[in-house]
Amino acid sequence: MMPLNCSSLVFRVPYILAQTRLTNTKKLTSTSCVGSCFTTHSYQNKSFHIVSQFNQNYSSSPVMEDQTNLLSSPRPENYSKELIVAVRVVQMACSLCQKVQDSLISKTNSPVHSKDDNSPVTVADWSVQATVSWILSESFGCRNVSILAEGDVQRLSVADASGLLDAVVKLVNDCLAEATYFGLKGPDSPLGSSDVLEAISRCNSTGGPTGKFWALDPVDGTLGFVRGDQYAVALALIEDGEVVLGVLGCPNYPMKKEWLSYHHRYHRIISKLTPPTSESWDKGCVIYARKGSGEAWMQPLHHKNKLLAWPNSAIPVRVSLIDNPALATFCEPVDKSNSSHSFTAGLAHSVGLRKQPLRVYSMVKYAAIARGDAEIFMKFARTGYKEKIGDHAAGVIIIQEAGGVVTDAGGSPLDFSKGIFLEGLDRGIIVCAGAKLHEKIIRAIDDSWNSSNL
Ligand SMILES: Nc1ncnc2c1ncn2[C@@H]1O[C@H](COP(=O)(O)O)[C@@H](OP(=O)(O)O)[C@H]1O
Repeated sequence: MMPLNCSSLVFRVPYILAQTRLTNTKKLTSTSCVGSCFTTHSYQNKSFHIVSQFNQNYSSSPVMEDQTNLLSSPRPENYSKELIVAVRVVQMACSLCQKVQDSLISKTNSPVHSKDDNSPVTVADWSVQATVSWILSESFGCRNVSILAEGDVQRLSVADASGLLDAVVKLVNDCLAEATYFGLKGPDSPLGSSDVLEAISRCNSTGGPTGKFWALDPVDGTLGFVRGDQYAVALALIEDGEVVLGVLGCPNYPMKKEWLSYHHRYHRIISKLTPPTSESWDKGCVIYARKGSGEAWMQPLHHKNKLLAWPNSAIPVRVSLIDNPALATFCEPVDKSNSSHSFTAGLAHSVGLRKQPLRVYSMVKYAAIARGDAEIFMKFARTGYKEKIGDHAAGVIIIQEAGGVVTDAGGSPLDFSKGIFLEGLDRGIIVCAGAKLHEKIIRAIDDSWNSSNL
């Protein structure tokens, strides 16, 4: 087995126990609330009671009033307005990304460019960043919105990028023109290129331990995106170093979990061969959670030309109850340069995981665990690679609120207070549906590290 390069792998049980206790308490929370009403929603042939609540504070917001007064959550909330706007704008971003991915696949001539680190990046990245930035700024006021995102405005501003900038401006305007379908208000007239560049350049937060900022990964899993496979739009709100809400848009997540293990092209072929109404091939969801709610929710991807009526048939999601390693499914990155497959194979063997790993691009892996479609996600990046907070924040809060556990390979919580990167991260990232599986994996990592030091 490949030894781990961790500097310290102390078994940190107290944090995990505290997380589990918190989760158990959350399950018992009452759902009654003054001024709320129950509505019944159906999704995939199941009925759910959703508490809708009237909120008086939206009049100054560009969110359309008739839609935004309805909340799906049972208590008077912190961040409820932020959550609703975030979910809606992620829905918009997913729609934009689908358009770009479809054109990538059908024409293979969509502009694909390189970031400084040579990973492919598309116009979708910049367009999502501009769209999210514009909507958040309009919703909460420019001065109140700080966004941390990767898109580098310099690359778009240079003269030889004018074709690219035109493509981004068009996509952003097309997307914002549909804002009303998503319950948001778009601009009165189309944005010019300077407006779009300004919206992108506003995403210059560097994070840190104090204050409130949004962490955006416009297209997480770029490789999956350009290959026509899984990717995610990830948006989280971080306040004083703590993730307080997270939204993950997963446009290609199949509704039937079995399809997650297939390359997305099979899904496309099959969906062409079977009636479009067939539920089996339905795909696309947005998953979200708010800190301390003890709940994570999933709504289907919204299809344009219809009004998104909140809560858009949202249903609660919960992590799997499976704690027997032999029955558990573990996910890992597809790309072995992003995570050591040989190391996870060794770990999987030593903890008794028997199923083939489920290799999926992007933060869709977090969504899979939150939905109960898999139990474990392990990522062991090469020494020297620094994980970025935007690549994990939304997934982490969703998993925690859905009842799961997320730590580094040493059992410590991920620290979102240190800026752009997850500093002090003890090598790997471990995400588990339950504390028992988590404990086994952390112990196996610890043993592996100890034996490699003998
Ligand atoms: N060398 C590396 N090691 C580990 N992770 C990496 C990496 N290079 C990029 N990544 C991260 O892994 C993400 C892709 O995850 P996955 O492999 O699970 O699909 C990338 O997201 P982006 O593609 O959005 O940059 C990036 O955040």
